[in-house]
This record gives sequence, C-alpha cells and structure tokens, in this order.
Amino acid sequence: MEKYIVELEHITKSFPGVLALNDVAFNLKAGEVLALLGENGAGKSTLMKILSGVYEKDSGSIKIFGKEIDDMNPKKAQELGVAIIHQELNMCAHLTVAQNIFLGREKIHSGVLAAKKMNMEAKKILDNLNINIDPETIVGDLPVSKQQMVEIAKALSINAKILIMDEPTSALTSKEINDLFVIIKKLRSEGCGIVYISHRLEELEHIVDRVTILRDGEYITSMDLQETTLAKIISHMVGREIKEKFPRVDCERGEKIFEVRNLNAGKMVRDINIDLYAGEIVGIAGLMGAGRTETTRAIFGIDPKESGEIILDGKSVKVEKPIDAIKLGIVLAPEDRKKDGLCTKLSIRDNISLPNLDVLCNKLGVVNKKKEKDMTKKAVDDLRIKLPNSEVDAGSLSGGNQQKVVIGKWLVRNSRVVIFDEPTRGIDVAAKVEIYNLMNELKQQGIGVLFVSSEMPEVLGISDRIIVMCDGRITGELRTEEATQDEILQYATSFEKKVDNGANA
Ligand SMILES: Nc1ncnc2c1ncn2[C@@H]1O[C@H](COP(=O)(O)OP(=O)(O)OP(=O)(O)O)[C@@H](O)[C@H]1O
Repeated sequence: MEKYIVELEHITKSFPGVLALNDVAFNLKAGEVLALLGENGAGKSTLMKILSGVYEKDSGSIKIFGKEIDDMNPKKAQELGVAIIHQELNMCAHLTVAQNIFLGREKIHSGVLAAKKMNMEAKKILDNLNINIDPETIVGDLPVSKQQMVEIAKALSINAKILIMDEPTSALTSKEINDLFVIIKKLRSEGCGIVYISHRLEELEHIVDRVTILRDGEYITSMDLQETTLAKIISHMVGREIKEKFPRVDCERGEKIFEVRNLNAGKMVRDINIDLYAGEIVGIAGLMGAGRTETTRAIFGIDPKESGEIILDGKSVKVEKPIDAIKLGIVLAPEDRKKDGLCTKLSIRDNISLPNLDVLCNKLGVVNKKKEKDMTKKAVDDLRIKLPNSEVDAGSLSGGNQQKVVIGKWLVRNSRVVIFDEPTRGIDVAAKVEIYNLMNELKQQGIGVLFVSSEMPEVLGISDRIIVMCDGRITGELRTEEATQDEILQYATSFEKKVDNGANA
C-alpha cells in the first residue's frame, strides 16, 4: 500500500453563503509533486489553508505522517513541517531577507538579536538552493520573483517536508520559472512532498507527477500525469470539453480610434507610439520589466507624462489623471488586482459602482439603487463571477473571480478604449476563454482593445497585431498571422527599433 505523508478525508468547510469544500479527500506522498487543479473558486486554496492551519475545517480528518491532527493551527503545521507559499506573497517589505526568513523564530544571543548568525544561516539556505541573494537586502527592494525565492528559502528553513505552492509562477519570467523548477526537482529528490497549484496547465508536464482535481468544492479525481492527457484534465476541471482555447473572431479593421504619440514618462516609457483601430485587438508583448505596465499607467494618467500626445477619435485629449481617462472612455484593468484593481474590504457591488458613480448618481449625487443593482447584476452575469451575493467583500472571492470584478467594473460603462494588463493572470482555463470572448465582443463593437500579456500563446492566439517592447521602447510590431514566438522573443530582447513596415499599412 502507498505511504502517504498527508491524508485528508471528508473535509468540509463553509463560509457565509458558500460551501467552499464538500466532503473532499486529498493525499500526498513523499517525493512527489502533486498538482492541485480546478477552476477559480473550486476550493484549492481553502483546502491548502486547512492543511496549513490557516483555516479551521468544519469537519473531516487530517493525518500528517500517519498521525491524526485535530487542532491544526499555523504554528502546529509549521512544527509538523508543513509550509505554504501563498498566491499573494506575504513578506515584510521593510525587513531584510534574513529577518524575513527568521520572522517569529529569531535567534537571540545574550538577550539580543543574533543578526550575524541569522545572516549566515540565511546565506547557507539560499546557497543550498543556488539562489543568489544577499541576506541583508531589504525584501521590498527585490523583484517579485526573488521575493518568491525568499519565501521558498523561508519554508525550507523550517525543514518543510510538505511544501504548498499556490500559483508560484504567475509573476515569474520564463528563466525564473526554469530556476524554480530546478529547485522543485531538487526538493522532490530530497523526499519533500510538494503541492503545486497553477492555472498554467502547460507547466504540468515539466514537473508534475500526479494531479488531483476539484470542481465546485468537490473532489473529482486523482491520476498520474503519465496516464492522462491535458484535454482529459481540462474536462474534469470544467465538467465539459473546451473546444477552442483561443477563440478568434475576424472583423474588418475600421477607423483609427486611438493614438499615442511620442509618449515619454520616466525611464521605462520612451518615445512610445501606438495606433489602435476599431475591429482589432493589439497585444503588447515583452519580457517582465520591459516597460509595458508603465506604458499603460502613463496612458491612463496614473504616472505623469513628460511629453507626448493622446488622440482619441482624431482629437487630441488631455489625460492628466485617471478620472480624465475614465471620463473619456479610456479604461485600464491593472496587473496587480489586490493593490491597484480592487478595494478588497468593500463589497462587489461597491467595487463595481465606485468608478461608475457618474453614471449612477442623480444631479444631487444620490446613487440610483435600481441602476446600481442592474449594473452589478450585468457585470456578474456577463463574466459569470462566482459569488454568494454581491454584498460580500471583494477580497473574499477566489483570485480569479476577483480578477473578473476588476474587469467587470469597466465593461458596464460605455468605454471607447479598454486596456488590459495581464488580464488572465491566475485565471482558470474556462474563465480565460470567457475573457477572450469578452475582448472579442469589444472588438466587434468597435471598441479599441489593447492588452499586455507575458503569455506568448495568448498574445499570438488573441491579438490581430502585436507590439513588442524592450527596455522602455517599442522594438517591433508584427501582424499576428506572420508572427512567431521566436520573432517576438528576438524583438523582446533587442534594443534596436525594428518596425515591420507592413504592420501599419
Ligand atoms: N475568507 C473567505 N471568506 C468567504 N469566502 C471565502 C473565503 N475564502 C474563500 N472563500 C470562498 O470559497 C470558495 C473557494 O475559494 P478558493 O480561494 O479556495 O478557490 P480556488 O480554487 O483557490 O480559486 P482560484 O483558482 O481562483 O484561486 C470561493 O467561492 C470563495 O469565494
């Protein structure tokens, strides 16, 4: 019989109005990488939070290394060797790497902090993982990818034998993903059991041994990756087959809607020129740090522009603040939903109505409740946002459903140009298709769609034209039918301006 290091049985957990997990079973072996899969809101994070003591189960049993644990809490989980790296990183940005690694377990010598000792030990752990980070660096100064590595080091410093990673690659570049995979393989060979949660199904074949699938809070199945196919996995996750991963609609290219002329804003937005026509989707590709997000922020008026012009429907317009952009119908769904896209402590209704108060209020500034209710319902229905009711805090939704709220609030107003920055980050395979369909609908309605994405298949699958950025500049522009991944990558790593003349014809 297989020896499991984790055995969860009959786990049930509800939140007000939601049965998040219903009689779920789960197990994990030593030395395996198990992918925990399911659509947004399926219950993956909740199950792993129960295993790591963050949430208390309503009922069911937890066995770790064969021993039943009834009163699991984060401290106990840590003592048992369970470590979790959450979807949204939980580091103290103002502390150093070593201080974060030893947070709550500081080494003390003669009543004072043994900083030197902690730095040395942190260095040893980082070296052991081939992670090149100085333990005295302030965590907030590190890029997200490196912070992720520090989280792993922290997990290992407690001798984790059961390591849970919730969407670890969503903010990493492909090189960093490879580095992470090397670390995961090393941990696996040392006997660590790893639970890997990801919506990037193409990653599975590189590191995963087995998959467990949840749907709507229920256990569906577990199988060895070797014995199944991606199509089967998706149909178990979604409950149906997904025919087209990148649905495309063909539209005639219409009038020029939007122009960005010679835009400069800080170091990462240099001389940007973009044309956007009705009936097309323009993708902005590039590596992490190429200046794509900064460009969208400058266009939307979050960051000040040094020079340049924005032209909407042939007229030069002033966008100095986001409210100017919103009033003109130029809207942005930002990359970091928790920080910039949502008020997590406000209800979904509030989040949707906040940027639309100009439409919802009468002359006296009083919100028309019926209009507000209809608007919320439309956003929830159009995007199939999974929620108990629209009065719950936006922060209580699963990651993917939060992302849908961010997008939904813009789609209920008459926008002229919609800019999406990494719209499908953390979004499940079926919801991705819904978002692509939405972009296609906007395209058919003659609305300009600009979208930044680090996922090459998505850029190639959905855009009509691709702009490539590198080091704050546009280095290439391609028609999608002629573009290849290699070509995009070449532009993404080149510092010379090369524009395909045919693209703007
Ligand atoms: N703290 C909470 N309060 C209320 N409801 C919650 C809370 N945490 C999770 N839920 C609900 O429980 C359900 C399962 O959410 P969970 O985050 O576990 O899903 P998930 O499978 O991890 O999704 P995703 O892939 O989008 O991260 C969802 O309906 C979610 O809204």
